[in-house]
Order: sequence, then C-alpha cells, then structure tokens
Amino acid sequence: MLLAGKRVVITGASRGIGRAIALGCARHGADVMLGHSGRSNEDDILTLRQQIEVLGRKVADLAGDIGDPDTGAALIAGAVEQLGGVDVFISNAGICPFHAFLDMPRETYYRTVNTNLNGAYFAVQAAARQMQQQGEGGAIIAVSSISALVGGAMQTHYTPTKAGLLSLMQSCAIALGPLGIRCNALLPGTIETDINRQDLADPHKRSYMQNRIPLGRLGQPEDLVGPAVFLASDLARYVTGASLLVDGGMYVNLQ
Ligand SMILES: NC(=O)C1=CN([C@@H]2O[C@H](COP(=O)(O)OP(=O)(O)OC[C@H]3O[C@@H](n4cnc5c(N)ncnc54)[C@H](OP(=O)(O)O)[C@@H]3O)[C@@H](O)[C@H]2O)C=CC1
Ligand SMILES: C[C@H](O)[C@@H]1OC(=O)[C@H](O)[C@@H]1O
Repeated sequence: MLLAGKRVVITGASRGIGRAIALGCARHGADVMLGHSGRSNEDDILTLRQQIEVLGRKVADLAGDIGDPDTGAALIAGAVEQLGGVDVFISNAGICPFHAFLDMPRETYYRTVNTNLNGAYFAVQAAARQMQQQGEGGAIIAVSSISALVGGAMQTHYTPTKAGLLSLMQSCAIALGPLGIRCNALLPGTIETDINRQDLADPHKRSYMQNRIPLGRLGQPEDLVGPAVFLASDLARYVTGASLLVDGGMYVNLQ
C-alpha cells in the first residue's frame, strides 16, 4: 500500500490510462477524485466508482471540459470538499485527433492545445495552490508522452502539447520545490486505448509500431500504474523534475 491515506485527483479518469491509474492508486490505498469530460458513457464512471468503493476507498467524480480554465479548480475544490484535501494531482486528460499538417483545421489545432496543455496548466496551478495552503507538500504528475521527444507526421498539433507538459513539469519542479511539491512527467509510448484505436486498426501501422518495441508488444493502460504510483508515493520523495519513459524501449530503438 504505497499511497495509504493519500488523496489523489486525476483528470481523464473515465477511460484508458487515467482509468487504470485511478484504480491502481485506490488499490494502493488512496482516496480518488475522478475527472472526466462528461461526454463519455455514464456507466464507465459508475463502474469505476463501484470498483474503488469496493476497495474501501473514498471516491468522487466531476464532469467538466478540462479545456475550460476553471475546470481544474473545480476538481480541486471538489476533492477538498469530498476527500478533505489533495496530496497528488495527475494531469492525464488528452486528445490526439490524427491529422496531416498542411491542411490542419485551426479548430483541431486549438482544441488539442487547449485540452492537452492550457487546461493542464491551470489544473496544475489549482492543485499547487491547494497543496501550498495545506502546507505539507505534494506530488504532481503530468502524463506527457514519448511524443515530447520525437515527432509524428499526423501529430504536429499534438506533439508540441506533450513537449509543453514535460517542460511545464520541469519548470514547476523549480517553482514548487521550495514548497515540497514534486513535479514529474510520465512519457508513455504506444499504449492501446481509444485514443489510437482507429490508427492501430490499420494492420501495417500496428505491426510497424509493434516491431519498433524491444519488449515486443504494444503497451496496455495497466503498464502505467506502477510508474504513476511510484512517482506519487513517498518512495519517490527525492524525485522531482524527472521524466519517466514507459514505452517498452521504443524510444532508444534506433536499429
Ligand atoms: N495511448 C497512448 O498511446 C498514449 C497516450 N498518452 C496520453 O495519455 C493520456 C490519456 O490518453 P488515453 O488513455 O490513451 O486516451 P483515452 O482516449 O482512452 O482517454 C482520454 C481521457 O481524457 C478525457 N478527456 C478527453 N478530452 C477531455 C476534455 N476536453 N475534458 C476532460 N476530459 C477529457 C477523456 O474523458 P471522457 O471519457 O469523458 O471523454 C478520457 O478519460 C493523454 O494525455 C494522452 O495524450 C501519451 C502517450 C501515449
Ligand atoms: C495517440 C498515439 O497513438 C500515441 O500518443 C502518443 O503520445 C504516442 O506517441 C502515441 O503516438
């Protein structure tokens, strides 16, 4: 139980990586506030709430577009009201509507940056303000990506947001270190979720991605649980400003 007594707030908790991490945190003893857009299947959140309640942990959820700069603060306020405070904030919500560069619609570009980076910025700020008020430090984790380090032809709107999140964690580590608030980035590789279901449905793309991974398989959302719990826990008490690739070795695989 690495997170016993900790109160975790996570965005994008209804599906994929966020859902797995939320459940993993609860299994490690945390109470959890689940953020989601409200556009997903209502049963997804209800089922997750039940899975967490069965573990004997407190759980609450709040729907809101993370691209709205007030959503992060609302999530944090909800956690204070229902869980009693915030010890860990995990910025995970994100989108990647694959599209070519030359005819990228402005709306797609702005929506991606607003959801993945601007929303995350204000949510991290709200979490840090609450942690400062509590006076006991805390842990902030941004789900960035291997895409912070390398590009993608159909991801020119997306990769800058992931590089931005990595940079945000580095600067926040400096800004918030004196408050005992640790800030780190998780860099997943290719993890099978709804975000890339269509992209990976192409058998050529799928086997190309798979063949690039030394560990020989695409990632699953559960592969992110251990790294997230570690960074959230006191085991990582001297880790801040760090980035952790969780990619089966894809990034280092030149040939
Ligand atoms: N899968 C991968 O290969 C990789 C993913 N990542 C990152 O991991 C994170 C999670 O992605 P993943 O689990 O794969 O994707 P999913 O599509 O499975 O889940 C995305 C989550 O983000 C939420 N979300 C999306 N838009 C908004 C919004 N405007 N407001 C609030 N919540 C929103 C969704 O909520 P709802 O269900 O309510 O719509 C959902 O919970 C993203 O930041 C992604 O960039 C990084 C590297 C690789
Ligand atoms: C959505 C993509 O499959 C996924 O997102 C990322 O951040 C990774 O780089 C993958 O390309």
